[in-house]
Amino acid sequence: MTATLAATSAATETDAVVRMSGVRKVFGHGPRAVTALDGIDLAVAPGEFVCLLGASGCGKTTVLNMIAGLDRPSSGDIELTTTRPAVMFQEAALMPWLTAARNVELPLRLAGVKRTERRARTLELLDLVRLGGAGDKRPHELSGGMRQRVALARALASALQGNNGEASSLLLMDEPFSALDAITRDVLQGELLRVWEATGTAVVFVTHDVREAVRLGQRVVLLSSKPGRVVQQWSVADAPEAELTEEINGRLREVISSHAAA
Ligand SMILES: Nc1ncnc2c1ncn2[C@@H]1O[C@H](COP(=O)(O)OP(=O)(O)OP(=O)(O)O)[C@@H](O)[C@H]1O
Repeated sequence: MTATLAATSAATETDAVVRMSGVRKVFGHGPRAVTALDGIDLAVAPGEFVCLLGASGCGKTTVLNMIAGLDRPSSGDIELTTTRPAVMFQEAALMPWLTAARNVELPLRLAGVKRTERRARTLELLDLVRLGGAGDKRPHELSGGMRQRVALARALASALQGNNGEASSLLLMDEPFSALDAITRDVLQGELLRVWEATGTAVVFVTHDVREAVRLGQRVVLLSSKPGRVVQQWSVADAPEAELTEEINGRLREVISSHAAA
């Protein structure tokens, strides 16, 4: 028997970096309105790694966009106690005319960090993502995996900015490895765990891949579709990976088929 958490949240009472309470999101108006999310309660603890899992269209990106402040809930509350969260997407979205180092440096420049400090910070971050020797390369000279490493370093530059690298930061990741080949994805998953441990940042990671969720997350949160709701959560540490993957896969299949039958 694996460890299932209550359907609300594992970090409800404590000092969450983000807390969503009764969040509802409706797109559009009248007969064409789509209720994407309904009654989402979710809290993420400082330094916690949470994977949001669900079928295509269940509202994972909508949750992330609202935490990032890119969109607003129709009702309910979202409280953040972090510096501004950084977002990393499926595509690296680097500035093609800037070198890797200048891409990483950009959020620091926009935040008004002094030149010497931002150069030093950029070198540290490029080393952290194992791109120490590639800072002067432009995005088209890098592989897909290397571009995502640059995007990770840039997101960390943004997330860790203003808190001296302490735990009150939040990184939001929207299927960042899904466009990569299986081997590169596997390597980058391992790298992300190393970087997460080294920085202590909290992570909310969106995926539709159960295996990826179980490998990366301390907690896996399963969303239903139309409307998106938290249907179940699992604590990963307490269960053997293979058993948990099978259990979550089964539950995901149930959720998808109940949606298809509705
Ligand atoms: N701007 C928008 N206008 C209208 N409907 C939207 C908008 N954004 C999202 N939706 C709808 O809200 C629902 C949730 O979308 P969302 O992109 O958050 O899902 P998702 O789980 O991230 O999907 P995927 O895994 O395919 O990326 C879907 O039904 C989608 O069509």
